[in-house]
Formats: sequence, C-alpha cells, structure tokens
Amino acid sequence: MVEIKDIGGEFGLIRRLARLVQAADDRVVQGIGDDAAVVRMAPAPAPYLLVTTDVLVEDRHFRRRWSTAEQIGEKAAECNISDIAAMGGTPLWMVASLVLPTHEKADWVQGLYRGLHHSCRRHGITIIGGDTTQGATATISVTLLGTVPPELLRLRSHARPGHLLAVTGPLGGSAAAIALLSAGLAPSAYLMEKHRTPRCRLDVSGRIAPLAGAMIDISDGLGSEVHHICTASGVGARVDAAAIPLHPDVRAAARELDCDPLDWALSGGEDFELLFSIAPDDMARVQRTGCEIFPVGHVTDQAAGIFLQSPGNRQHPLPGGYNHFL
Ligand SMILES: Nc1ncnc2c1ncn2[C@@H]1O[C@H](COP(=O)(O)OP(=O)(O)OP(=O)(O)O)[C@@H](O)[C@H]1O
Ligand SMILES: Cc1ncc(C[n+]2csc(CCOP(=O)(O)O)c2C)c(N)n1
Ligand SMILES: [Mg+2]
Repeated sequence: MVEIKDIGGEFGLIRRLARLVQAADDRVVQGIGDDAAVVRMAPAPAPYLLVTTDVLVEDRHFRRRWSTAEQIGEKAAECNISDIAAMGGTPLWMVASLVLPTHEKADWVQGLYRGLHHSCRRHGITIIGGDTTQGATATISVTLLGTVPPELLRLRSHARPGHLLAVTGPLGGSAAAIALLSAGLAPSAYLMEKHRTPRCRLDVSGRIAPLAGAMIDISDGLGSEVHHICTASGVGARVDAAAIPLHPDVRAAARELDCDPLDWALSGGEDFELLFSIAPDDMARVQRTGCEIFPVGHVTDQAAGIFLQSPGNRQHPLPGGYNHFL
C-alpha cells in the first residue's frame, strides 16, 4: 500500500489532491500552490480577495508544557497573518475552529481565544465565526480572509533570473528553542519568544511588496521556501550559507547541542520571516524605507539548479525543509 511518505510527503500529496480537484474558473487568480488563494471578486481596479488557512495540532505544533493557551492562540493567528503578508495583502476577517478533548478546561480554551484576539486586535482583524467540536487531540484551525490591490499581489511564481534573494530577519530561532526544550535544556528568552510568540512581518510586507518579485513566508525553513519559489517560477537559485542571518543565541544553542545552526535555518521552520526576490537596483530602495533586509543569494536559470554555496566555494544541493510524513 502506498503511504504519504512514499509520494513525497505533505507536498507530494498536495500535488495529487490539486490535480484531483482541478477546475476552470477564471475568477481564481491563484488557486492551490501559494501562501493564500487569490480570487477576483469584481472587475479591476477592485482589490483581490485573499484566503488562507493553517491548522495547529497539539504535540505536533505546540505542547501545553512549553506554551500557555494565550501563546498558542496568538501563534495560530500570526502564522495565518504571515501568509497574507507574503501575498502583499492586508488581513481582515478570521474564522476559527476548535477540536477539543471531552474533558478540556474551559479556562484553557478562553486563554486560547484571548491570544487569538490579542493578535487580531493588533492587526485590525475581526473574528467572525468558526466551529467547535469534540475529538481526541486539541486542534485549532484558522482561516483568514484579506485583500490586496492587484498591482501589489506577490506570488511565488514572480522570481526572475538575476533577482537577488533576501529575508527580513534572522532564522532558526524557533527550531533552536525546540531542540533545547526537547533535550531538557532551557532556551534563552530570545529563543523562547521565537518559538512561543513569533511575530508575522506585516510590519514590513507593505514596504517590500511594491518592489519585490516573488514573496513567501518562512514556515517550513529557508530551504523549503527557496525550492517553492524556484518550482513556481521555473528558475534555479544559489543560497550563500555564510549570508544566512543567525542570532547569536542560535549559534550558542548549536554549540551547546553540537549541531549546525544552518540546519535550523534551512529546515527548522516557523520563523515567519519573509523571503523575497528582488531586482538588484530595487534592494537599496527597500532599504531606504528603513526596512532591515538580509540578502541570502540570487536567482539563476532553471538549468543551473538549486544550490547552497558554502565557504570555500563548495556547492551542495539546497536541502528541503519541514515536511510532515517524511
Ligand atoms: N488538503 C489540501 N487541499 C487543498 N489545498 C491544500 C491542501 N493542503 C494544502 N493546500 C494548498 O497547498 C498550498 C501549499 O500549502 P502549505 O500549507 O504548504 O502552505 P503554507 O500555508 O504557506 O505553509 P505552512 O502550512 O507551512 O504555513 C497552499 O495553496 C494550500 O492552500
Ligand atoms: C511540539 C512541536 N514540535 C515541533 C514543532 C515544529 N513544527 C511543527 S509543524 C512545523 C512546520 C510548519 O507546519 P505546517 O506545515 O503544518 O504549518 C514545525 C517547524 C512545534 N512547533 N512543536
Ligand atoms: Mg506560507
């Protein structure tokens, strides 16, 4: 019997499901395959509708002994908002659904909603509905709607050879915290924050989108997201290992655990920074808006492949990222 792991895990399965439900609808500007779906609701210049959804499952995405209910709720909101930010859009309305074990404490669920609401208030989002049901594992499913003016829409397919690749902040912090916690060690305050209360980058997405090519948020690791941009755009890429921004606490955690911090940045995930491609001349224009960005590589022709360049000019295939089922 073929299992999900035998067909490429999460992403192989999504490709098969996407083929199964293919339909012709010229109002769908972008269906399955980006951070959010994009729908034309009215003729131009009306904004497009954006729709995204993300699920958090107990012991897969959070542990109650690592995070409070408020922190889990806030993270459930931020990871969805991050997908709207990656499209260049503005989040507006949220629907949140809960699966809760029979004897769940009402206090914990209210805490979850306080966290969700806290993040929504910060970003001007209204929670307009949801669903509540019982099941074995606590699960929070959030769907977020937003809008984007057509000219600001940024897709994974918009990278071109010659573009630079850049990220909005240091990577690997959440994965470093998980590695330390799993080993029974205490992460620094910075690392705990990166894992428990990551912040989406809606604060800078509006300044980057007008100048960027492709954009994506880093939820599965830099390696995975570079691959997604390359596949969608039909291009290759070189990522410069030495240029990947790492916080000193991530480097210290790697020394403590005797591992390579780049593995956390490339494959750890849940950083919720943005990765984007941009013409070299436009890089300085983004920086002049006061937005801190970190060049990490460049886009090449597809035939040149997708590589990680290490010091000493050694090249390795760029690793993928977090993939459920593999
Ligand atoms: N079961 C599914 N049915 C239909 N489309 C799906 C399904 N699972 C994922 N997708 C679609 O596949 C694309 C990639 O999904 P993915 O979850 O990897 O993106 P993401 O939300 O940016 O990442 P992450 O979940 O790591 O935050 C999206 O367009 C998403 O809507
Ligand atoms: C207890 C615990 N173990 C591991 C992780 C790390 N983790 C889980 S899912 C995921 C990628 C994104 O998932 P998805 O594609 O489902 O959005 C990552 C990095 C965690 N947060 N909590
Ligand atoms: Mg995403």
